[in-house]
Amino acid sequence: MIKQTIAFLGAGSMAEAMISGMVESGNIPAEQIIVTNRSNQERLNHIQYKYGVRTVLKDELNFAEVDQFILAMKPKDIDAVLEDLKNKLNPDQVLVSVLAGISTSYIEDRLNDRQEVVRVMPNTSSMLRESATAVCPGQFADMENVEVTKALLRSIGEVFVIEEEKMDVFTGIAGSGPAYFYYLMEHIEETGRSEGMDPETLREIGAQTLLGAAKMMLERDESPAELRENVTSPNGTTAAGLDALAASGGGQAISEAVRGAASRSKELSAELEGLLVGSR
Ligand SMILES: NC(=O)C1=CN([C@@H]2O[C@H](COP(=O)(O)OP(=O)(O)OC[C@H]3O[C@@H](n4cnc5c(N)ncnc54)[C@H](O)[C@@H]3O)[C@@H](O)[C@H]2O)C=CC1
Ligand SMILES: O=C(O)[C@@H]1CCC=N1
Repeated sequence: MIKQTIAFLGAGSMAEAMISGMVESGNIPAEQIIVTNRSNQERLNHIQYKYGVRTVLKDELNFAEVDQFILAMKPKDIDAVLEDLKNKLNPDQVLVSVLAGISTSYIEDRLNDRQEVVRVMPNTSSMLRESATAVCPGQFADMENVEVTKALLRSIGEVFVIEEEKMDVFTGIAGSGPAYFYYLMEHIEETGRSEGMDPETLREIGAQTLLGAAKMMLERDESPAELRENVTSPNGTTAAGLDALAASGGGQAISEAVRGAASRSKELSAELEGLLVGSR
């Protein structure tokens, strides 16, 4: 059971997914989770009602009782948040950032000396405790505190400790990844509907197919290529489907999606540093 108290700074969709998974896991009591945002009291009421956590507007947070802060605002808001936090933090408090593209050093540089920072990248499947979450400790992070962060994140799925230079591509694969699979499903459903299938059954059929394939990849020793070959009978239906996919640039499209997201992750810090002028 996790004994530390954590405070979410930001109560958007990512924060809610993490809160939902953490509360559901039973690994941390809901009363040890405090959720804040700038001004949207209605949103806080909703979160408090739904998950039983404590909520306060950010200016009413009692800093002294918090062990780990989870930064869960948009990257564009980070400077204002760090400026506000800088003189309120004590040296033992940990900042856990879920922000895409923002490096640990970016955060450390804007705080007082040697503040503990841990950069993480979960995804919205945290809601069902099925996230693939990356963890990367900053240079001043105390390993005992990092273990608590990891335990917290294990309550929302699988945890992977990675080097910071891999964070952008990890974000392209797993942070943004669920959206690619949803996009795939949108197209599968659209096609099924246009062929007269019942939309509700289609959702179940498509999702079960995805789930089955995911489980095969996790639980069997074969590589994805071998698993694909096992589905593909010579001159059969799968071969025809895969040919059509390749002819439409399917493989390349997936690779470009990952690269596009990773490169946007790289851009985000540069934008905040003022190194990129006028992009997006
Ligand atoms: N949505 C996703 O799938 C994922 C998002 N992330 C990261 O999570 C962060 C949040 O993303 P979303 O939840 O999608 O955004 P969102 O726009 O839904 O939520 C942002 C929240 O931050 C709050 N906020 C802004 N300034 C604040 C401040 N000074 N103090 C307290 N709260 C403040 C806003 O009121 C809002 O509740 C982003 O940095 C994103 O890169 C990371 C992994 C996945
Ligand atoms: O779209 C975004 O920027 C965030 C980060 C990863 C997933 N969603």
